[in-house]
Order: sequence, then C-alpha cells, then structure tokens
Amino acid sequence: MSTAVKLNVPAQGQKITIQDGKLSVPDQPIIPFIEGDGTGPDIWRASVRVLDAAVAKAYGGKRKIHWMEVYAGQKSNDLFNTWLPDETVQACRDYLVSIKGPLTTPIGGGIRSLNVALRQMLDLYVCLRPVRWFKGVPSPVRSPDKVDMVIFRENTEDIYAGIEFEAGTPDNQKFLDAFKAAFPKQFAKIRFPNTSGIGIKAVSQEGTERLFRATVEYAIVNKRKSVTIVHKGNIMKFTEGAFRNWAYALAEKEFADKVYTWDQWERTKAAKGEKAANEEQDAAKKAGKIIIKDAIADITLQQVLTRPEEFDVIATMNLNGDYLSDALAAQVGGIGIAPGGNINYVTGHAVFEATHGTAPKYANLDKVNPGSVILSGEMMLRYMGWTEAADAIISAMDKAIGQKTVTYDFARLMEGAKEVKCSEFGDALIRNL
Ligand SMILES: NC(=O)C1=CN([C@@H]2O[C@H](COP(=O)(O)OP(=O)(O)OC[C@H]3O[C@@H](n4cnc5c(N)ncnc54)[C@H](OP(=O)(O)O)[C@@H]3O)[C@@H](O)[C@H]2O)C=CC1
Ligand SMILES: O=C(O)CCC(=O)C(=O)O
Ligand SMILES: [Mg+2]
Repeated sequence: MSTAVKLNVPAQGQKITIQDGKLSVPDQPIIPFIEGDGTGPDIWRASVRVLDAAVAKAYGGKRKIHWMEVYAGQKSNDLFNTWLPDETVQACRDYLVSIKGPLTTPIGGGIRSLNVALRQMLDLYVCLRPVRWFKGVPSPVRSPDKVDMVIFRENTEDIYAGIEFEAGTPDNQKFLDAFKAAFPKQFAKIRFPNTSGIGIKAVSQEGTERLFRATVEYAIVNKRKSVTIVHKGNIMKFTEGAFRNWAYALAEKEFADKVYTWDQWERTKAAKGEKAANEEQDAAKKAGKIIIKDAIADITLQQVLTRPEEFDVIATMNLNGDYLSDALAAQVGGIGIAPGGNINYVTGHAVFEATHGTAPKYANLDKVNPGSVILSGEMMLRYMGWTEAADAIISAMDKAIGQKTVTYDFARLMEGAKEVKCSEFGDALIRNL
C-alpha cells in the first residue's frame, strides 16, 4: 500500500498559467522539480545553484524561482511506496512548467518507464532536443561546428506507447488467437508464433500533424533553413510512411506561403521537368522559404555524420528520435551536455529533462557532467521568456569550457584540461555568469 504523499508547497511564489495560448509567468514562479535516480541528486544539486545564480545575475533579485520538490522513481518508492505518485503528476499539471532528473527503467520486465509515463499523462507531444557545439568541446568528428540541429521527436505514440504482450503469457495467446481469427494471412507472417513477444506500433494523423505543426512553427520563428522528416517509410509504410505523407501534406496545407516541399519539387519535375523543379526550389530558397524534405532513418544516421550541414530541424517519430538524439549528442561532446524539453505547445505544459539516463555507476560520486540538466534549465528559462538568464547560462558555458574547466567526460578527451567534479563545474559556471 502506498503512503500519503505530502508536497511542501513553497510559502512564497505563484503558479505559471496560460492565457489565450500565451504563458503568463509571474516574477516569482513556483517550479516543481524531480531530483532523479542514480546521478540525479548530484546533478540536481549543481544545476539548481547555477539556475538560481543565473536568474539572480540577470534580474538582480526582481525575479526568483521558488522550487518545489515532487517525487518519482526510487526516492518516491522509498518514501511513499509508489514510483509515480498522482500528486507529482498533478503538480506538473497545476504548475505547468517543471524540470526533472533522469529516472531508472528496468530492462525486460518490472515497471514501465516513468519518464515515458509522465510524457504520456501530461500529453507532452514534443520532445525537443537541440544539438549544438560549444567551442572547445572534444568531439569524435572533424567539424563539430557544422552540427546545429534541433530534433522534434514525437513523444506520445509509436512503439513507445507500451502496448506489448509478453511471450508465453495468457494475454499474448489471447491476442494471437484474435489476430489469427481476424487476419489469418498476416498471422502466417509471424515466423515463430509460439514464442513471439508482440509489440504494437500506432502512429496517427493527429499525432503527426500536431508534432509537425510545432516543428514548422519553430523553424519559421527561429528562421531555420530546412526541416527534414526522418522515417523508415519504405518498410513501415502505414506508420512511418504515413508520418512522412501526413507531414508533407500539413506543411503545404497550413504553411503554403512559408515553405517549399520536396513533394512539390517532385510534382513540378513530373509536370515540367527537373530544370523547372530546381528553378522553383531555388526561387523558394531565395524568398526565404523553409525547405521541407525527408530522409530514411538509416541513411540519416550516416549523413548526419558525413554531411551535417545539410541537416537543420528534424521531425521524427518516438523511437527514431530516441536513437538520433543520443547519436547526434556524440558529435558535440556526448550526452553529458545534451538537453531536452517535453512540451505540449497547446496547453503550455512542459517538463524539461536531460537526454541522458541515470548513469548508475557514477551515482553519489559528484563526478558526472551536470551540463545536460543545466542546459535543460536554460531551455526552460527561455520557454518562460526569461531570455537574459538563459543567455547568461550559455555564455558561462562557453567561458568555462574555453577555460578547459570540465568534468571527466570532456577531460579524458581534452589536452591540458582541468578535471573538476560535478559540483565544481557548477561553481565554474557561476563564476563565469
Ligand atoms: N529521461 C530519462 O530519465 C532517461 C532514463 N534512462 C534510464 O537510465 C538508466 C541507465 O541507462 P544507460 O543506458 O546506462 O544510459 P545513461 O545515459 O544513464 O548512461 C550511459 C553512459 O552515458 C554517459 N553519461 C550519462 N550521463 C552522463 C553525464 N551526466 N555526464 C557524463 N557522461 C554521462 C556515461 O558514459 P561513460 O561510462 O562513458 O562515462 C554513462 O555510462 C536506465 O534505467 C535507462 O532506462 C535512460 C535515458 C533517459
Ligand atoms: O525512460 C527511459 O528509461 C528511457 C528514455 C529515453 O531513453 C529517452 O527519453 O531518451
Ligand atoms: Mg534515450
């Protein structure tokens, strides 16, 4: 039985609200945070000091965040005998904007991902993961400066929805019986039905459209050059292929005067030839239109390495986005510095979190890079409209890395670096604010 969960609401501060689609952020907002499992507590302790210092530096005491701890994961289970209390989900709902550390998910059994559950319960349909290089960060590629990509990963659908039937269970048998009865031809395609685990991949038009609408709006507001739809539609025609087609159709329907799509190029080519299609595309580029293109997921993973300058904003489904965001992070210094935000742009709900996990072998060593959570906090501040504080963090990050004061992950790859602890990297950022 779970114990009652008591949240300590700060005595001061107000809720962030949303009116007519616009966030209303008080000068003293209450922001819930989840510390996280494994390295989460070390990272959070360093991060919160940097975020507070950046706000104090930017607004001289006029603005201040009142943090409210909410619980999830191991700490929650230890204290309250529940992994994800309703009170936590409700607080993220009520206070609109929150931030979290990583939470552990067991492999092959046990509880389902609390991270994914939170995204689904709050319907945070965009997982926004910008990938950029800070000068001086060690990288395995020759030109990490060419990597400046922003991933829009669909966050509520796909194989991640957790519709699975474990091999050998009565539910699995029930599912297979019903499947066989309704679709005997497709059932016959299962190579080893008696020992197959089954997972269901659902990708919808609504889910695709809201993700892609947010992507194109972001590309327009931020004056980006292109959006690449990344999919495996040659194999999964009615899920990943449909994602591609729905995305192209939405771009032409809702953003006709702001974009030029490769679908348009194909149509013009078929009607008037390749030269005319190229001229049309060149004219669109000159007019500042965003090029909407697509690429199959496997070749994308090669080309983001070999031709990074051709990728700008990327829209993709849940699983592809998961793989792609860790792979891209490697090019700019690793997941120790890869931030993210889970956002519903309609309701305003947002939970900011690092791309990495709990890195359990480093728990409580005050060792790992807190950069990912700090930069997730930077994204949160920008989302709140606190641009000056966000800019101060970026500039401090530039300076600290320029001084070669870095945690172990960078130090092991950098000549002449001064390796510092997680908390000391926080200190270095604060000094450089
Ligand atoms: N959103 C979330 O909460 C997420 C949770 N997870 C969960 O985390 C757990 C562990 O997953 P795992 O696959 O090991 O992936 P992790 O991301 O936790 O760690 C993998 C490796 O990445 C490097 N790394 C991770 N965090 C940092 C950091 N802050 N600074 C520097 N390097 C870092 C370390 O590399 P090295 O050993 O080379 O130093 C580490 O061993 C699992 O339960 C998983 O489900 C995973 C991803 C996201
Ligand atoms: O929830 C998890 O444990 C993993 C999630 C993950 O890898 C991600 O969001 O990138
Ligand atoms: Mg991941």
